Amino acid sequence: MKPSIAFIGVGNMASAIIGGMIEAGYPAEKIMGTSRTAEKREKYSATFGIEMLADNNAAVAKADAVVLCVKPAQIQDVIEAFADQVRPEQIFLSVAAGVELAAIEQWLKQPVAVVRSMPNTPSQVGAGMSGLIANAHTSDEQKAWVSDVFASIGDSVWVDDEAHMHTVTALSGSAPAYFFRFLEAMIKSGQAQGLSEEACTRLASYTMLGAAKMVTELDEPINQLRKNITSPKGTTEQALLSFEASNIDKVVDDAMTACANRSKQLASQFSGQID
Ligand SMILES: NC(=O)C1=CN([C@@H]2O[C@H](COP(=O)(O)OP(=O)(O)OC[C@H]3O[C@@H](n4cnc5c(N)ncnc54)[C@H](OP(=O)(O)O)[C@@H]3O)[C@@H](O)[C@H]2O)C=CC1
Ligand SMILES: O=C(O)[C@@H]1CCC=N1
Repeated sequence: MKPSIAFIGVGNMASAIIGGMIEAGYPAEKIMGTSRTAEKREKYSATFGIEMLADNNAAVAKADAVVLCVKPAQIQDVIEAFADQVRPEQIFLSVAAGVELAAIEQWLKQPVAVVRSMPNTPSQVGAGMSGLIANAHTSDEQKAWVSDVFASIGDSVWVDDEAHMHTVTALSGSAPAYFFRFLEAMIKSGQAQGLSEEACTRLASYTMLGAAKMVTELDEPINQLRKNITSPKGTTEQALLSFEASNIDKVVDDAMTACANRSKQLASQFSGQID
């Protein structure tokens, strides 16, 4: 039997995961969500056919698994408000960026399974990628169940050192935004060359999808895939030379380092609260 799941704080990330799970066939009657705003409860209840509640405690009481989807700044208050009713067999999953397992365990006040995840919004279309790490109270069976949930919205990678979650955030959690930004720049340039926005969007976005599929489905190194397109003295070479002149490795490394550093800052902010 499928466990019942309560999503505490249904917004962008929770609705991406819920949408993916329902699309993959997870029964809507096994999913609950919470929000403090009546319009949002009506909206998500209508969109997904799930029960939406205003009361986090009521949702936690009815759930086998609780997915914490509020903003990092809100998560401590939210957990502490229901901690007294936590049952030992429940499992808690957090998606909050930068909030460490130790902090969540401390706020829950008892030994219970906790998994920290870093999902991303392509979960909404079944193409999510999530980094996962479990605490010592999480059984192999519970980890397998979590892997199954994340398989319904894409794929996942377990890490065994929590410090790696900062890198996961830079590589996949935040990364859809980099690709959107890159597409925005390509579309703008295509329009400047005279094509319609619609044509530019289709040409560039399907190309991004196709390139990603080649990397994930063909057993060829990425640099070889790149070389296969780059005819000597041809067109691609000129574009790549232009990237190199802008020091593309540094541009990307600076962005990823800034992302991971912000994740570290958030983590120290929250671990500061549990001294
Ligand atoms: N967006 C992304 O790409 C990713 C986000 N994350 C993480 O996901 C989490 C959520 O982010 P995101 O979905 O973007 O944020 P949103 O603001 O879209 O969603 C959070 C939701 O929580 C609800 N909420 C706030 N306080 C409470 C409360 N006390 N009880 C019940 N519901 C509450 C809010 O609704 P209301 O105010 O109506 O209650 C809101 O809709 C964050 O921790 C973020 O770090 C992780 C990976 C990727
Ligand atoms: O920007 C953020 O803080 C969240 C975490 C990863 C993606 N969005």
